[in-house]
Amino acid sequence: MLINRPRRNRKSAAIRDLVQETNLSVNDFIFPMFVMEGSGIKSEIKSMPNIYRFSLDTLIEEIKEVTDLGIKSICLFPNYPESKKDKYATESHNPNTLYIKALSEIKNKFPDLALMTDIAMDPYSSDGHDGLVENGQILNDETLDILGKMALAQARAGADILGPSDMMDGRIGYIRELLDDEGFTNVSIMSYSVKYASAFYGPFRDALDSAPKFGDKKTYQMNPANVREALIEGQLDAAEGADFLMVKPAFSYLDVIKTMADNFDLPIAAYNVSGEYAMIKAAAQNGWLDGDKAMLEMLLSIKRAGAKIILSYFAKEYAQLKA
Ligand SMILES: NCC(=O)CCC(=O)O
Ligand SMILES: [Mg+2]
Repeated sequence: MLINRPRRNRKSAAIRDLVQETNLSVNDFIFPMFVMEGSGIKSEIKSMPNIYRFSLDTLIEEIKEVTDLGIKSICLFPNYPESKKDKYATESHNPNTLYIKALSEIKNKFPDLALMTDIAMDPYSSDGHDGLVENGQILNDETLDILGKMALAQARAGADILGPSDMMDGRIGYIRELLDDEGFTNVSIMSYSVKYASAFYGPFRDALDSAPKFGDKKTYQMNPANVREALIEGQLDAAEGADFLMVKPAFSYLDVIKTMADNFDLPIAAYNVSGEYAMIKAAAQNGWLDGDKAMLEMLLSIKRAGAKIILSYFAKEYAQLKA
């Protein structure tokens, strides 16, 4: 005789809802958005259907729309023309540059929004790398100086959360000290602590025109084969003052998210990257998957694995679905 019948807890929608262990909410999301120069522009990224690069004027309208849907956090990335890029990513800390102006205008117009930034050289680097390049090598400590200037420019513009995404060693401590010295003790840092050298960033590099001009990022981003190394990165960033630890990408790294959530008390964020978005979109456009259902399942699995926060290009569609 069968005493235990787990199916009893699945027998109706009401009971399934009662026993559901993981729930998504619009509060879990940070929506990544792209800004570019110009005006009146809303330009779709080919490999990311329904995701756009906006000029600042149209971006402000879009932020109004997403905040009206209940999204409370966004992360901004810039697309710069090749003519603005150089070896030292000089444009990244120019106080009059598009990105810094965009941050301060967004913060002025949406004071309650949690505004997250990106700190890395690649959108502004003529080498397309996240660090300063000398003789084909990515220099670590020399890069920190440039990241520090970016961090201060972004903090002055009113950013709430800085997002160092470059994987240079020691950057969290370096940036934290600079911020504190300048009185920005309240500005948070979400460290891209555990960022893998992944093929799933392809569409993002299209969005920014930021693919590396030579080689790959394997001397700074992590080897997809490794998980113990994630703990080392997490310990260093926690000790250096990070407020959040991020794992990136998310979907092929659910075990890494789980390991981080089990080992750290800081909130764990996961970046559901462009390639993960593009896979579902492409399959759905072909009629091979139900796009909404696949999206919800992917997002839920990231949360179930232990992510408290999800950076996702699906955030707006999720909010629309739940509205
Ligand atoms: N620093 C941010 C990213 O590299 C995002 C990658 C992606 O969405 O593929
Ligand atoms: Mg590190």
